[in-house]
Amino acid sequence: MNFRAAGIFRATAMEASKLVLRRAFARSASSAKRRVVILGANGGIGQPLSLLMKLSPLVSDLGLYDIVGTPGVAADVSHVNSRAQVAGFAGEENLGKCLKDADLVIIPAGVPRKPGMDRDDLFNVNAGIVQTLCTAVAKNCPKALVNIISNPVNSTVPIAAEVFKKSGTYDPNRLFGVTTLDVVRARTFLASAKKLNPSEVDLPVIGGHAGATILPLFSQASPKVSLSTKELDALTKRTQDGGTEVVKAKAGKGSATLSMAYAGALFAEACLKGLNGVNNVIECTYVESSVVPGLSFFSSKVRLGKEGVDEILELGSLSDYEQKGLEAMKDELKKSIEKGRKFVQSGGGGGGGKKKKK
Ligand SMILES: NC(=O)C1=CN([C@@H]2O[C@H](COP(=O)(O)OP(=O)(O)OC[C@H]3O[C@@H](n4cnc5c(N)ncnc54)[C@H](O)[C@@H]3O)[C@@H](O)[C@H]2O)C=CC1
Ligand SMILES: O=C([O-])CC(=O)C(=O)O
Repeated sequence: MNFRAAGIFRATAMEASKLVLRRAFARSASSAKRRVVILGANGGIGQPLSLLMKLSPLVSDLGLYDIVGTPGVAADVSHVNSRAQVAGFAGEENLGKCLKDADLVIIPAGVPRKPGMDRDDLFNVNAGIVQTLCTAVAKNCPKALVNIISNPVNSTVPIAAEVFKKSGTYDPNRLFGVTTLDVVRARTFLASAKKLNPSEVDLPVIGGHAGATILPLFSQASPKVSLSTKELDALTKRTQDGGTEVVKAKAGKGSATLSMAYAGALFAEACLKGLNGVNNVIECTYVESSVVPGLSFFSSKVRLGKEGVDEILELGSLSDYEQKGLEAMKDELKKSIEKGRKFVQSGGGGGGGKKKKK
């Protein structure tokens, strides 16, 4: 063998051994034991989300909880021939059992909007539900990562934080508001406007999860796009009103469930990859944050790791249009955060939610 051939052989052997190591790591990361629990598993989001988590190779145990109907959902989903073992738990008396040993708890429990309502109109019912469920999380699996889907996310995440503080279990790195659907929508709408492949488009969406607090950063889109002011305005508004578009189309039968289950599963898998030690897992999510002074919770790009939030990334440069959008959301977001905090600090509601007939 000449020197050149020997060099190529050595380089190829090194690449091959790196590949073997990477594959072995990916295998061990996906074979890690991970218990995921869904609270509100019988709902419009809960049912398809249960199916998607059952399909995830990252999940070894799936606990499904709702006030009613979960044995049926669990029996149904459990027949899918994938790795996760499924168990259903119904009724408050079984909540603790369901939560035991959870690595990740996903909460889509609570009422959805009807046409004409804002997300904040859900506060009176959902605040108490989130408080009750997070109290049980603090008691039964205080180290679990918690993904809050229940609206209004801008307030329910601060509610969860206050509940955990009261129980002495609060770790800001383990609490997340799920804003992935805003990113999913922004990608889809941009791809459709610019005739791109939606699965190859990416951009951050920052702020919160209601109307003007949702701010897509099209200036940071990949691939780079050039948008007229008219296009930018239309895409921004469509992303901000994406939830309302679905609420109107469903005409009284609830809000986004299927796209939300997809987005919830994407985010849950990102959290599990982080827990399993996969490098450089980055998602936008609403967390306790200091990236924008005066807003103690904010959604922006976060690196996920073995303990939850590993690093909150800088916002990067914003266009003038986006800077104005950021200024415009501040008051509303601040009020929603305060509303959530005060709800728990002033004694909260303690509501467990009404039983729903299915
Ligand atoms: N973060 C986001 O991007 C999104 C959030 N949402 C929100 O997700 C929530 C759920 O929406 P859907 O699934 O469509 O509603 P749904 O009414 O179909 O389902 C909610 C489920 O929660 C259950 N539930 C009520 N109280 C409970 C309690 N104390 N413990 C356990 N389960 C309880 C109900 O029995 C029901 O099965 C709503 O608040 C909605 O606004 C919806 C779409 C997107
Ligand atoms: O709009 C709603 O009420 C549900 C939601 O959060 C969304 O679809 O983004």
